[in-house]
Amino acid sequence: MFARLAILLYAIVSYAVFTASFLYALGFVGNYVVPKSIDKSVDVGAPSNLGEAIVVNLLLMSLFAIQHSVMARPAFKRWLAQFLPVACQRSTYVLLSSLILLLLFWQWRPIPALVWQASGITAWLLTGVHWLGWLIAFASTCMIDHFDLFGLRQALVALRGAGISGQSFRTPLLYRIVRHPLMLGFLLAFWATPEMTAGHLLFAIANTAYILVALQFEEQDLIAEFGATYQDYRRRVPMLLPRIFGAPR
Ligand SMILES: C[S@@+](CC[C@H](N)C(=O)[O-])C[C@H]1O[C@@H](n2cnc3c(N)ncnc32)[C@H](O)[C@@H]1O
Repeated sequence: MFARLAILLYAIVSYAVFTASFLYALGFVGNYVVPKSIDKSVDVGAPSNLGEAIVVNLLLMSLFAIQHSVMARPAFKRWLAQFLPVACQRSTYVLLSSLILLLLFWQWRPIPALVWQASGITAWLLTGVHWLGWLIAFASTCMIDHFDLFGLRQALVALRGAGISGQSFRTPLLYRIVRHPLMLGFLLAFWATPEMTAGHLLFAIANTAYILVALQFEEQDLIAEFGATYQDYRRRVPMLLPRIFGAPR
């Protein structure tokens, strides 16, 4: 019983760190409230040079991408299960991802050169799409299973002494329009900004590339797990762009 309570406590702490990193991400990407954001540095020393800024930022994003994708693979999870109870695997994944994100926010080097600046109604529209993106991302986690995605369900199931079942395949609401609404939400939040700097553009391009690659791996795993059901879903529902935008990918 003590071990199960410890797992639950660990899951709650991981979820709290995730919540902090997600809330900070809102401020970081949109340049709201937080002391250090994508375009705003708190450094008092000399600003880093362009080459250093690009290298450091790419390294930070690569660290997140590698951890996030390697730890999500079934083979890695099987290997990890030798050392870590299945009930706290997802929380560990969430905790590490969140800590790396916080590291990224802390060590990010702004590159302030302006790429575009919108004003008036265009600026309002872009800000609206930006917030719509975050809303879609959060709502999507609730549509497939928010507490499963962030490791709390597994810890609660373990507390009851029950076995942890695998994820179930779901296609509610937004998942009938595109196969990856959570990622679509992130893309909208990253790209829609009234003021695009070179640093923000680097962030948006690198994360878009990562999302496109990561989704290939995720879909391979989903096909391996759900077989014909997922293949059929893939044929019927576009990947990221709703059909009104054209070809079903
Ligand atoms: C961070 S979520 C992203 C989900 C999806 N790629 C999206 O953008 O909305 C990744 C987890 O969701 C799971 N997943 C993806 N599509 C799913 C679906 N339709 N039903 C249930 N789980 C799904 C994946 O197996 C993976 O464990």
